[in-house]
Amino acid sequence: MFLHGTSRINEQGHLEIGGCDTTILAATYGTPLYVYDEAHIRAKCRSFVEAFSKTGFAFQVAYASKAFCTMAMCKLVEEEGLSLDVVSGGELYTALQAGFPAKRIHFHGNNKSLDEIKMALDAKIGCFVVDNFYELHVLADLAQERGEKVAVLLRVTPGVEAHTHEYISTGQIDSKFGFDVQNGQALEAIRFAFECDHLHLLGIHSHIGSQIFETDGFLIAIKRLAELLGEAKEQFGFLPEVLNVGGGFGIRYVEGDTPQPAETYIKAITDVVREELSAREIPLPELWIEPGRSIVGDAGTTLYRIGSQKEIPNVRKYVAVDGGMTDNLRPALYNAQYEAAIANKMNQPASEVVSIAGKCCESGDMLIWDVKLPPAVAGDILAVSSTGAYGYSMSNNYNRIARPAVVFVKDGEAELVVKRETYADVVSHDLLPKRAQLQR
Ligand SMILES: Cc1ncc(COP(=O)(O)O)c(C=O)c1O
Ligand SMILES: N[C@@H](CCCC[NH3+])C(=O)O
Repeated sequence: MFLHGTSRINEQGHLEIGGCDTTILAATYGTPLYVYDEAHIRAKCRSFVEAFSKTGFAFQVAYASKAFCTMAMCKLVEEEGLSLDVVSGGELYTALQAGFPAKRIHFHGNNKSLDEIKMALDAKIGCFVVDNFYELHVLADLAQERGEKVAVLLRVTPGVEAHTHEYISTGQIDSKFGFDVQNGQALEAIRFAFECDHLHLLGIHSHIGSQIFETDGFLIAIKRLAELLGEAKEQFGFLPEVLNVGGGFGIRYVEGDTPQPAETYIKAITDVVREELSAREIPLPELWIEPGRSIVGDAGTTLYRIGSQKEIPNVRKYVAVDGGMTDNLRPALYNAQYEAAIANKMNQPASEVVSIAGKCCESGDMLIWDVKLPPAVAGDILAVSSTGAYGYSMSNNYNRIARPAVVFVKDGEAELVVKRETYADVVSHDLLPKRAQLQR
């Protein structure tokens, strides 16, 4: 298993993260347990800010909270001076409860409800990233009713196929997101928003997909955005204050994944923005990005306790853990690959090839197929790395399994930031039908 951030093997031969022995974390907080390397998250936030600072651009780095949204994470992001991308009333509520400054919140979503829009207006968030004509009209009407001028970005679909899993690719023409550039909808939306007295059109946004390694997808998208902005300038004199090129920067899950440092992505992006907009005599706008996975992904490790094993001679050995698709849906959903190690046997040779099964009543509940590990026994702690993004945030209660706890670790100290769910939590929203109660 690749050791990210502050992870290391300690003198006992155990996996240590943030100065904490993971076997002690597992014993103290139980398993499964999401462990976040706080120093590593902060370093990732800073890497984007520092990369931008060298470019001369005015910028905002907005953490895409969908990757991992808890109050503690919002607080950390606030301390690092980033902005925040939210995509639902629940994420917005979490941020506000954490005291995140509303002015630095950007609200995404392809089907924001009226209640969510009103909640965001009441909170006076920084801007709405408007996804479609329906939302544009709802927002314009509400702004008029309230006598307000609401700041918006328009999410446009540049028609770029990012090299990633089709379920996490979003910039292609056949996408549920955004105003299409090629069929003229994006230009029409810009015209409407620019001319609307109750909307303040800041600029445009595009997000081409997630877990992207190459810079070329971003560059093609930016060229299309520049063409669109060129047309908007020519046709009705619109000049953007903001250009948001989204997130999607990849991370290393397994050997062979080749993410670039933040600086490489940011330099490539800023170079092409400068070139394309200057060619059209469009003054350089503030440049915004929205990284999620690349801020938290490889800072998270999930600890599981190994239980049963099943060996099918000449076929496969299954090693089962006390979690699975309820705490990490990505292998089942995207065939996502992960690396693992036995946290209490880090110095023992990885002499067996086994497959890691979850505990759900579902054959597809497999976390890793064919991973090399030292021989495992019940009670060993399995550590799966790079689970920090879209693990906890996509966790669920399938089979009525309670969600794990989350701890932040730093300088030898652990801080519980999300409590483990109890069975009482799992049934806390259930109501017994009244008829059944009467029959007692
Ligand atoms: C609009 C938008 N912004 C930002 C992100 C964050 O992406 P990532 O976590 O890959 O950086 C996503 C998710 O793909 C998204 O849909
Ligand atoms: N949830 C996805 C990415 C979706 C990103 C949001 N648009 C993943 O785990 O990779």
